Amino acid sequence: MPPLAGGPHADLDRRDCAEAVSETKKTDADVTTAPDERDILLRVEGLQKHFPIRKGVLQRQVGAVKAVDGIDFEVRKGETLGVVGESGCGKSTMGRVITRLQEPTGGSIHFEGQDITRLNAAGMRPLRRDIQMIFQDPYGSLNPRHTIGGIVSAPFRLQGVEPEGGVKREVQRLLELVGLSPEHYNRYPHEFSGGQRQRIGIARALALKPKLVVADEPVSALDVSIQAQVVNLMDDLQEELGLTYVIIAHDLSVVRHVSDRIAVMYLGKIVELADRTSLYEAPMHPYTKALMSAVPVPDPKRRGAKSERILLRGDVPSPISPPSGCRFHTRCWKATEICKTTEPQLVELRPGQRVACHHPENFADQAPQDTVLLSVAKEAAELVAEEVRAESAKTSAAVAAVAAGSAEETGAEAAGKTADTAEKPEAEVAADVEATGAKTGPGAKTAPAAPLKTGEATTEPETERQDPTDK
Ligand SMILES: Nc1ncnc2c1ncn2[C@@H]1O[C@H](COP(=O)(O)OP(=O)(O)OP(=O)(O)O)[C@@H](O)[C@H]1O
Repeated sequence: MPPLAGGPHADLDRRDCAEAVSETKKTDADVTTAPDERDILLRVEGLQKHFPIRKGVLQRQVGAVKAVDGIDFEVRKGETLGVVGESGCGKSTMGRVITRLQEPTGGSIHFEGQDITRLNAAGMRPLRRDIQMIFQDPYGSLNPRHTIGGIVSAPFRLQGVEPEGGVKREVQRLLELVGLSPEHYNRYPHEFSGGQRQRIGIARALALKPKLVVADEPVSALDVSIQAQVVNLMDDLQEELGLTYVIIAHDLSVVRHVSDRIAVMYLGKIVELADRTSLYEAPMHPYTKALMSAVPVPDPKRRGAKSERILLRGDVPSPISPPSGCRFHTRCWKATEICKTTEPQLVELRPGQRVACHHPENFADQAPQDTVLLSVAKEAAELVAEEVRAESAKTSAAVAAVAAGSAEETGAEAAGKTADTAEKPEAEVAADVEATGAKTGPGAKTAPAAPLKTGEATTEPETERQDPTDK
């Protein structure tokens, strides 16, 4: 680990550091009780991002990709909000819209109480200092023709900021802060490994001392052993600088250890939003349960034990014409008629735990009168054996070690061991946040494999529900 306390960066101009540090370590009580309005950094209400689909010579709009389709949440000062969901469910779009790299098509975004939903580029300019984004691809997001010094100093140039002591000194201090050598200033991205490049991306994001950092899959492109180091770095920097994070990931293996609260997205909607402990101990949405079952808990005592993993059948439906009612009903093993006809609202069923489900897990049925399972429910999921879970065990174990504070940063990766490979990324993703839509399409992550056997997957008895085909 880089020496975060003291050292050459100790004079870093820490924004309300003492206050912020105390904010960063949230207790369960902090995250389950309703926050004071002054503790809210970002508030999103009814947020929508629909991409129009146009056809013909006249380019008439014939439909829309409803990437984000009406979501509400708030981000509290100093917290880490994890956002998870399968590929294509709208996480990245949500991230780009809340940082205003893309225009929302509906709803509102308030940052520190200020409505920023419709601010134009000039209006957003001062806020670019406060809201930064870290991108998934450490290869594509750094301009291969620019030196590290040029890349990390770009935000200063764009904002017309002259740091005390000069740009070069500040950039070198930032490099040290993220565990790189100040001597890397004149080197090029291709000389660095993936983990080091992500550190460079983090240094760039932190240059203007932002309040909110939105990290879109910050470690998923990295080797498992490096993922833990980068997660650890982000965690340390949060404490050091009083940052607030929104961390986007396609599964729970990373965010489970670093988030105070977690929002689970499915097809443009938030289906569950809860503090980490509640989500892990008693997930309420069947989709959350399926996502969680895909992340093994490394425990030698349980080796050989049979535990359930829910594999959802089929892909996420198209966001162009999402299923009626509850969007998850076509893949849910608990779906009944009401799920098909009526959209469940995101409501707080337990303090700090909001869920949008008619038949939640670990809680009273919200539509007990509706007992007949849809035929699709019978084949919605299947249980698989423990061994299948091994594939993601490495990631989870590595990150868990970090969370437990036992991960030893070797420093080898951080201290400047440059990569041998000299391949250059083709993409020239903008090196600054002003370049909108840095990631223009969905990433190529794999969705959790789908499929399973009904009933067995659920923990609560399904006795009162009948399958119509059994009649
Ligand atoms: N610029 C765009 N134009 C049209 N459709 C888009 C655009 N960007 C994203 N989409 C669509 O919006 C939906 C959500 O994409 P998004 O990238 O936000 O999902 P995601 O959950 O982040 O997935 P991934 O993890 O694969 O990036 C997808 O169906 C995607 O194809």
